[in-house]
Amino acid sequence: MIQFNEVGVVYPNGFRALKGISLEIPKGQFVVVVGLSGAGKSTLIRTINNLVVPSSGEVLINGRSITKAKGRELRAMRTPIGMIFQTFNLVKRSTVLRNVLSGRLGQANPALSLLGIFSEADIALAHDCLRRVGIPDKAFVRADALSGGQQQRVGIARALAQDPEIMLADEPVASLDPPTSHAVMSDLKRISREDGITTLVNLHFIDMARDYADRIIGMRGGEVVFDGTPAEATNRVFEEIYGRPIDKERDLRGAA
Ligand SMILES: Nc1ncnc2c1ncn2[C@@H]1O[C@H](COP(=O)(O)OP(=O)(O)OP(=O)(O)O)[C@@H](O)[C@H]1O
Repeated sequence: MIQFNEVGVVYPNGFRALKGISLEIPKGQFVVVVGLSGAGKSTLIRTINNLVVPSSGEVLINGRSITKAKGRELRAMRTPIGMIFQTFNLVKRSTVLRNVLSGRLGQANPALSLLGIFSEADIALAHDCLRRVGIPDKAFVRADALSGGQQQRVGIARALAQDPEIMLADEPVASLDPPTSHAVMSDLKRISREDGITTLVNLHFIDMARDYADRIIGMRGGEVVFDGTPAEATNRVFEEIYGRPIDKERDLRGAA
């Protein structure tokens, strides 16, 4: 369970990116956060692993404040939180397997992993993660030799190798074409379901939010302006979140 208690973020330039957000996200829920660019979606999900430190309020994970955690405790609380990025953030010249194994760094023996030595169990787990995202045959290929969709699958496998309780995905499909976007979202949803992983995904596209979310959170100007099911998120609701009419070209990514 993730709890946001009156979370506010003011960036050093004085910009108020989040204005007193309070939310409860139960274990295993697949949440899609929507809103225009600048609405505060990335800021919101980054407060969950304390990559962005709230200026007021706090985020609790299973009742413990990650906002107030420091040093070793903060590292331990981050270990079961996987993150997936728009631009994949892979080490391009490394193999796919090495990239996935980097997800084990939080749990592995620090001295050995610094030398690039992982246990048999970690290596077996990394192969299994690649199998689960449908690219078991790519383990020994260089990451930059893969297509965008395959690179994002490596990103998901790396997060999965952390054995996460929570996955945060910041615009995971923004760099992908529509069919690949749906394939990647399907993988993410299936894995979240199978493992009971609480997942928050920032998305720009309305149809994908409706297709995959258990719950949609709409943000505008650093505030939550909608919180409900996909069925409740009508076109009218989206127009309120976006502050403008829906534009098919910009806001829809085609049927699954
Ligand atoms: N480090 C920073 N310093 C100052 N302002 C920032 C910083 N990071 C983000 N912002 C501002 O905070 C607001 C919210 O940013 P955020 O990235 O959370 O929005 P977003 O909804 O995720 O948008 P996008 O879809 O473009 O990523 C934006 O107006 C942004 O310019």
